[in-house]
Parts: sequence; structure tokens; C-alpha cells
Amino acid sequence: MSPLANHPFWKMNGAGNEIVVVDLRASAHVVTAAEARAIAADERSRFDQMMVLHKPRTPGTRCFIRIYNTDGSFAGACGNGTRCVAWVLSEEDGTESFLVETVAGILACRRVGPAAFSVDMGEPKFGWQDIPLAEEFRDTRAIELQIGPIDAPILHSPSVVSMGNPHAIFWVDDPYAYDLPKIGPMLENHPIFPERANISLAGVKSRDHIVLWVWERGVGITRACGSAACAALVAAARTKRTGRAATVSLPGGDLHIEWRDDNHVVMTGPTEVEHEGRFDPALFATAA
Ligand SMILES: N[C@@H](CCC[C@H](N)C(=O)O)C(=O)O
Repeated sequence: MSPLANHPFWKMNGAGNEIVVVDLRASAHVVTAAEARAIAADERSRFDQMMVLHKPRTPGTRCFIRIYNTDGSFAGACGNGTRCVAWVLSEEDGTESFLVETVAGILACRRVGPAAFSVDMGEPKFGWQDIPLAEEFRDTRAIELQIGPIDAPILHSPSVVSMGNPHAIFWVDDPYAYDLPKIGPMLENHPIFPERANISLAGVKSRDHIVLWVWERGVGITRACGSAACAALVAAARTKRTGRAATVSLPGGDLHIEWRDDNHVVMTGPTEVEHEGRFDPALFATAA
């Protein structure tokens, strides 16, 4: 039987981003990529990201979180998923402010409504080696990358940012005017991104409003991406397109992003529980 069977499980979403939370704090098991893919492949547990809770690694934190994409790959950050974890932890003991940890660092979570949370997503990184990129670019506000005919590119000159995971943001008038399902995977897997990248089309509507459509690394098109919303706001502010706070409108809903003067990026948004229970052992009859 799978080591995940009978452990607590929540099927949730964060602004439409499909999230599964699994509580393995009572287990030493580390979910394999094959197990993650099997879970994502079953309608009862399909996800864009799976957030697996492990025992805390750092005193003062509630848990260490491993983040898996649909394809079984690891991710360093997941804003929408972290808000869903925050809901689980707040419901567990009634607290409304606490710390969690991912490979990207320690994140402060705060309940701001019955189903709304703010997460300090940490500090953005802009160095070409931090994104990472395969070659040096001194100004990551706009790098030399384009797609389409050389003399009439479809998209070009993206900003790149790391929020603990790699993001490329292309600036366009109408994000939905592009065939992102077709161009997304070409850009995700472009050799300039040695760890692949999340690809966003961003339409700046005002100094405090961005419309965003995202092709996520290891997933595809999603209805929302919290770390992409953070990356887009930071990149927009760096390039003087917006101020340091904005509403980011994604297909699944709005997120509020603030890039504070202490360089931390705070994301605020909704969570929703779709169903919860314990992992069904039969689900893993097929898992390798
Ligand atoms: N949807 C997430 C992003 C998850 C990770 C991303 N696909 C990656 O591989 O970096 C979010 O809300 O941030």
C-alpha cells in the first residue's frame, strides 16, 4: 500500500489554482515524482501543485513544505498553495499568524478573513544567475528573447524575476489575444532557462492594475499563479509601469500584491476547500 494512504488530504484552490495539500508530518516518507504524477492523474486528487507538509526543520515554523507540479517536478515557491496550507494550519489550532518553510525560505502567513490570507513571499531576485539564465544579462528588466519571425516577433524582451522560482513576464496590451497554449511550452523549455520557467503575459491597465495569463512550468495553463503575480508586480514596478502595489487579475480571480520598502513581496488572496478526507489506498494501486 502507498505510504500516503490514509494521511490527511485537502483538495483546494487558491483563486482557481488547483491545489492538493497532504499532511505527512506524522510520516518520514518523501513523495516521489512518480507518486506525484499518479496523484495528479486521478480526477479525485488532480492538482496544479501539491503541497506536502513535513515536520518543521526550523524552530518557530509550523512545517516544511515540499511543492510538486503536475509533472512531478519540484517548485521553489507556490503562492496560492501556501495560502491553502495557511488555511489548513489556521483551522488546525485557531492561530491566525505563523511561519512555514519551503526551500525558498521562511514565509510569514497571516489570516485576513474567513478564507483570505496574506503571505510574505520573501525578496525577489533579479541577477541572471539567480533566475537562473543560461548566459549573462546585465539588465534583467528586459532580456534578449523573442518568439516568432525575427523581423516581426510575436513576443519579445521579457522581464525576468525569481520569487524562489523562475518567471519571465512579457508585456502586451491584451494577454488573451495570444495563443499561450501553443507558445507557452516553447518558452517554458527555451534553452535560456536551464531550469525552465513560468511564462506570463501581462497587460498593465493602470498604475495599480495588471491583467495576467500564465503558462506554468511543469503544469501548463492555470487559472492563477501567485508567484507569477508577485513577479509581474515587481517587474512592472522595476520598469516604471506601475507603483509598488497592484491588483493582479487572473482568470480565476484577483490577488493583491505589495512590494514593500523592506524588499519583501506580500501577496493577499482567497482560499477555497473543495473536499477533504484521507488519501484512499486504492488510489495508489497504479502508482509506481
Ligand atoms: N501556481 C504556483 C506556482 C507553482 C510553481 C511553478 N509552476 C513553478 O514550477 O515554479 C503559484 O501560485 O505560485
